[in-house]
Amino acid sequence: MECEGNYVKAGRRSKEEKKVFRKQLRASHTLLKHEGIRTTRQPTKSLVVANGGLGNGVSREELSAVLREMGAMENLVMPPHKPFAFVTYRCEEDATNAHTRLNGQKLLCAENSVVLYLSYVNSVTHQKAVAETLPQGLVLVEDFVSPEEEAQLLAAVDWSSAHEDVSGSAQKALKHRRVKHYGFEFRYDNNNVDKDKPLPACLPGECLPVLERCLRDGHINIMPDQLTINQYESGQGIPPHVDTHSAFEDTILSLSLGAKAVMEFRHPDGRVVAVVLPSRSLLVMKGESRYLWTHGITPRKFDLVPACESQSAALASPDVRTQSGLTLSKRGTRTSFTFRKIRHERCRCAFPSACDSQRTTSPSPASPPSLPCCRADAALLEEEYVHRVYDAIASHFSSTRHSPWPHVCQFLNLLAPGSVLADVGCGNGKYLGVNPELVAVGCDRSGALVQICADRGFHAFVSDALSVPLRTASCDACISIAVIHHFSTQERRLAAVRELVRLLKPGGQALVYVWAFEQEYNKQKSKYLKDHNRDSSPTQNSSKKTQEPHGEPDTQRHSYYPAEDKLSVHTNRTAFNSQDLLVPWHLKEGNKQDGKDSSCRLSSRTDPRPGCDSSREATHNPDSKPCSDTSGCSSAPVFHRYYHVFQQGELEQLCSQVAGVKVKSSYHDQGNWCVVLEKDPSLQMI
Ligand SMILES: O=C(O)CCC(=O)C(=O)O
Ligand SMILES: [Fe+2]
Ligand SMILES: [Zn+2]
Repeated sequence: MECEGNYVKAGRRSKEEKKVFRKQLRASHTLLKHEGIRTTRQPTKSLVVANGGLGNGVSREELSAVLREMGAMENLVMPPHKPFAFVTYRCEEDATNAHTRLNGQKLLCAENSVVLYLSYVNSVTHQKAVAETLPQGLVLVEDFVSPEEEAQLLAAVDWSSAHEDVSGSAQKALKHRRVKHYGFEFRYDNNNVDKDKPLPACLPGECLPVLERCLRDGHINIMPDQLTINQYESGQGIPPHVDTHSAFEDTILSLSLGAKAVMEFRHPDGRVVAVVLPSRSLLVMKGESRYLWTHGITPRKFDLVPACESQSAALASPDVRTQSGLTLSKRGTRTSFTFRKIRHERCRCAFPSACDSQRTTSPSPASPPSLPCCRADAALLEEEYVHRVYDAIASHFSSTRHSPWPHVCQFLNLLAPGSVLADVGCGNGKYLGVNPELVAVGCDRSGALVQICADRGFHAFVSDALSVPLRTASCDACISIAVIHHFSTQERRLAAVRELVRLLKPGGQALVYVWAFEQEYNKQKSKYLKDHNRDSSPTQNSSKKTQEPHGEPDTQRHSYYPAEDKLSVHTNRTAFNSQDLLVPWHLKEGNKQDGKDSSCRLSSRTDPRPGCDSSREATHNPDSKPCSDTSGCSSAPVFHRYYHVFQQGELEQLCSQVAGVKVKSSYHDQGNWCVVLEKDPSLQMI
């Protein structure tokens, strides 16, 4: 292999060339199918660079460095989150040069290494320039403090002392950042402040000049009396939340110091606006942006930001914009000073749907359902306690499901390029893009989740897992991740496996994950259980107590005890004591699917779903723990999902009842039982 710049040249054998050509063709097909991008064999000035996108972890600098070597570039468009980019050269010769020399070449970059496939295009069709505005009431003032003031403010924070330190402030190490409070402690257990228990430490004197400037400039008209300092290392963040209305007055100020980060604002109607917060800038949240939109910082090491730093709009939202100008920006350590004024009376804002002071419905759990006694009953139970719940929590659920599980990725990445994959119960589609060389299609019972997949550019449709409208033997592989445990009878679980097998071609494989009754396996507690311990014991790597649950004290967790034949409501992050149960999901404020739909569903219902026990979030997801930490969510409605958790051997036993398939392997993965099935290769396709 011969190295040139930071890409590596593959051999030039004609067999190799043929392979590259085949792969390039496949990439063109995928671009047409998934993105509507039509490529042409006829040389033009513009090329689409498959695998060279921000979505592949390729930065603008890395890609443009190699493209620039091929000729004079006119434009480079890198649509956010997409696995491709467009380059336009000044002349066709340069484009041809790039095509000849870069096609099939490996690009080594900091985050990834990818093989580029280039094809000519007649026009750069992904140029979406959607004008976008900041949420109403949000103001960003750049360069609000000088570099000297920044240094002074940062030096004023003493992180060395834990808990309530000598200066009388309160400090905590949370899962994704560390925090310090002055004036009043913000309590992450009840998402409020003890208004009659001020901290000995009031705001550090270094803040005064800054706050006086805020008063002078009219950003606030009363001095804040509470300060929360958050420090985020690269890769850390804060979950989306609305600062509790009843805790703080209208205006919230947040000063960004040290490094920039992107803060995402989400409206309940699904709009997302990402705002770049440069260091030394002041963010002012008032009105709608303070009361209705959630704000949060996604934990990651790179942000998508406008390539041109001076871009004043500071917007870097996913559905944006200034088409050509986004790039990846490495996160540094960001320290934010959030100044707030404690509220002493109930909130009377104009956003009752998000207001804990104005919440009129206090949902109380009624009688939980029983296990189904017949088929019709089972379908009804699932409709009520699975389908409707996922529809109602879809956007919040999706926001907690970002990291694909490594073993599932491994399965997907081992499939041959061009394999047809069906993800039955695909949720938000987090597996559909894992291996871009597959032809992946997903289906889910929840229309809201399928919509999220579609918004992400994936192929997905609404379907019940018991009857998937795909042809028999049409798939090389199927996955069913965390789906079959939602069927409430053995007969229906069996039917779900049968349906997966039906879709497989002879020799095709299916990967099935279900939640395990055994959350402790080989003396190892699953992450789901471990996370519970984290709440009540010191963390492994710190002497400080980690306490950032979004919930009430333990005493309130068991809100009711079911009668004998009733399904029990599981206490999150504890061992299971029954195989059939209801698992609470705490919907975060500001994450309702659709204000109209879910709120009327909540208020008109008399069933137990809107029980409000505010206990810890439930998930069997080994890598993400939703609702674990909010700094301001007001108490939110609780939905209950039905689960049948599988005992060891039960999944294999279930699969062995299906003809024409064998269990190739089975394993336990972070509190889940998993099998790989293989359809008998000798079966005829008809
Ligand atoms: O880091 C920030 O700017 C925001 C912090 C925040 O939202 C909070 O502590 O409530
Ligand atoms: Fe906040
Ligand atoms: Zn309010």
